[in-house]
Parts: sequence; C-alpha cells; structure tokens
Amino acid sequence: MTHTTQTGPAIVTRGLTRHFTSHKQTVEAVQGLDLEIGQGELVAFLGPNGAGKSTTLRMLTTLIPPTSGTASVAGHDVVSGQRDVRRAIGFVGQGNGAGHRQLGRDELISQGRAHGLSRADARHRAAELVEDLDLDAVADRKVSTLSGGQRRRLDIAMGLVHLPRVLFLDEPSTGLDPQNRINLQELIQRLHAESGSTVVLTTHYLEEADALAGRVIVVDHGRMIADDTAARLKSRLGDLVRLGFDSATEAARAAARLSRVPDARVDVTVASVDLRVKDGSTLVGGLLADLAADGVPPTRVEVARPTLDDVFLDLTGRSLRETQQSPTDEADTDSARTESEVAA
Ligand SMILES: Nc1ncnc2c1ncn2[C@@H]1O[C@H](COP(=O)(O)OP(=O)(O)OP(=O)(O)O)[C@@H](O)[C@H]1O
Repeated sequence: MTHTTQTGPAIVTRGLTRHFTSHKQTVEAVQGLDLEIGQGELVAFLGPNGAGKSTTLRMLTTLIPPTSGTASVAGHDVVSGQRDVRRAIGFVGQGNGAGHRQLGRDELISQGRAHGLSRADARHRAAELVEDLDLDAVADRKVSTLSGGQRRRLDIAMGLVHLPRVLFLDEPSTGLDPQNRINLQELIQRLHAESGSTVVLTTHYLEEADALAGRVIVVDHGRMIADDTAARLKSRLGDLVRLGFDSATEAARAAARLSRVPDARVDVTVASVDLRVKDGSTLVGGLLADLAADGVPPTRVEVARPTLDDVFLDLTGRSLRETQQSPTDEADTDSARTESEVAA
C-alpha cells in the first residue's frame, strides 16, 4: 500500500484546548497541547482513563471542534479544512465501526463506495485489504458472528480503505485477550512499515506503548507530561538498585555512602535503600565492593530496569496501573457523551 507524498509535518497543534460543560461543571479535557508529529511516525498517546487521549483524537479527526487553539492534519486545518482532513485520514474509534448484518467484505466495499471509489475499484480495494489484514477466513461471514479480534481487524481495514495518509486508532486493543492484543500490535506495526502512513494511537496499556510506538506521548489531566521514545523516557529515569540490610542503622550508613554516587537518587525505607541511577546494572558490582569495604554489605540486592509505569510514577506520583478505572466506570463516562458535540 502506498499513497501520495506530502511535505511538512503530518500533525501540528498549537495551544489545542477542549473544555466540556457537564452538570454546570467545566471539564478541561485537553489543555494547551503543543505538538508536532512528522510524516511516517508511529506515535502512542499513553495515559490513564480520562487523561484526554480520546478528546485529542476526536479533535484531530474533526469529530469535535477545539474550544481554542489550532490543529492541522495532513496540512489542513481541522476546522476550516474539515473536509480535506477527513479525506486524508482514517479513524478507528473505540466502538465497532462495522455494521452487524452485512458480510465483512461487503462492509469494506460499502466503505470504499462511501469514499467515492467506483464499484470495481471498491471491490479491488476490499480484496487487497482482506489479503493484507489476513481476513480471508472472515470476509464472507456476517460481521455479527466475528470474534472481538476479528472485528478489530475488520475495523482497521475499514479505516484503511481510502489509503489514508494519517491513521488514528483509539484504544485499538482494548477488550482483546492478550494473544489477540499481540496479534493486533504486530498487524499495526506491519501496516505502518509497509504503508509509510503516519499512525497515531491511544492506549492505556504500558506494554503496548512500549512495544509498538517509536514515540510515546504521556498525557495526564489533559496535559502532555512527556514526549520521547520509550527507551529514552526509561533511560532518563535510570535503573532501580534496591539493597536490603540487617538494620536501619546499616541502611542509613550505606545511604550516606551511596549519596556520593554522581547523578543518583537515594531513598531509605527502614532497612532498605533504593538507588535510582543510570546504568545501575553495570555500576552495581563496584557499589557492592564499596559497601563491603565500608563494613555495610547488603544482605539482599535487586536491580530492575525501569518500566513506563515507573516513568509515569516519577512524573505524576501515581502508578498508571493503579489509576485504571473499572469497566463499569468507563461505561458511565461514555454514556455521558452526546452526539450533539460532533461538529456538523
Ligand atoms: N462529551 C463529554 N462531556 C463531558 N465530559 C467529557 C466528554 N467527553 C469527555 N469528557 C471528559 O473529558 C475528560 C477526558 O476524557 P477522554 O475520553 O478524552 O479521556 P481518555 O484519556 O481518552 O480516557 P479513556 O482511556 O477512558 O478513553 C474526562 O474527564 C471525560 O469524562
């Protein structure tokens, strides 16, 4: 799959903001987002429920207008160039886009026709997508009979019918079992590599952002709090070296010694010392020798590479895993949304 090239960034936002008023209260869902995403990037917005990820995507896909600020996608303003943006993008939302009674292949053909393809071209494109997304076994079944993973693949195929330059995926793997989640992640990576399209997805799965995206934009309370590769976000935080001692006195003596390590952060909890330091796994041998020489050898040593959850914890003081809402809470939030917010 290929598409025509365009110069300049795929996405630019300046001060992008969206407020909602609900029950006389204002929710600042997205607050002053400044962002530039280059063509061909694969970017994940990572953040807890309610962080503003979907609202950002809904503005970028012209489903809702910004309260203030600007955004352009594929060179077109999301407000004044809404039609052009829509022609240039594919959007796979959180709900299933495909209808229930039609056959999968017919859904793809209808979608192609809706994008202005002739019947013959729409059939040809549907056949290409069935092959590309491994949909052979399901293309000639009614959509209502497909499994969650198959539906998601069909939804993604629907979003790709018109060769979009920018593909938006809102929580593509939510609700899938771990194996289907991995299959879908592989599919997204392959599509991205083959098409050269810009792919922007939202997720609250740390592993997904880590494994999939070249760039991770961490959002919380409507603001961007970090923007880098997963590897750099983690390496900046440094490894965790956790040392256990026989007594609090020994731990305090060891902490005093360890506080001399350059660019390290030392935290003492009773008889345990946590040291955050770059390349901790390499340094640990020398540190143990120093502590033994000072007469305070640890009784327990653990070295852990940081995860994206550690990054989130460091940035916000909260664990991303622990901020996840129950599915019931999510359903309540969704039901509060109305179609009236969708731009005409
Ligand atoms: N139509 C709406 N009316 C009122 N509040 C809304 C509306 N849409 C979103 N919000 C609120 O805006 C905030 C951001 O929501 P958003 O859906 O963008 O978050 P999210 O990061 O995508 O979360 P999730 O992972 O649950 O989808 C939340 O507080 C949400 O309740």
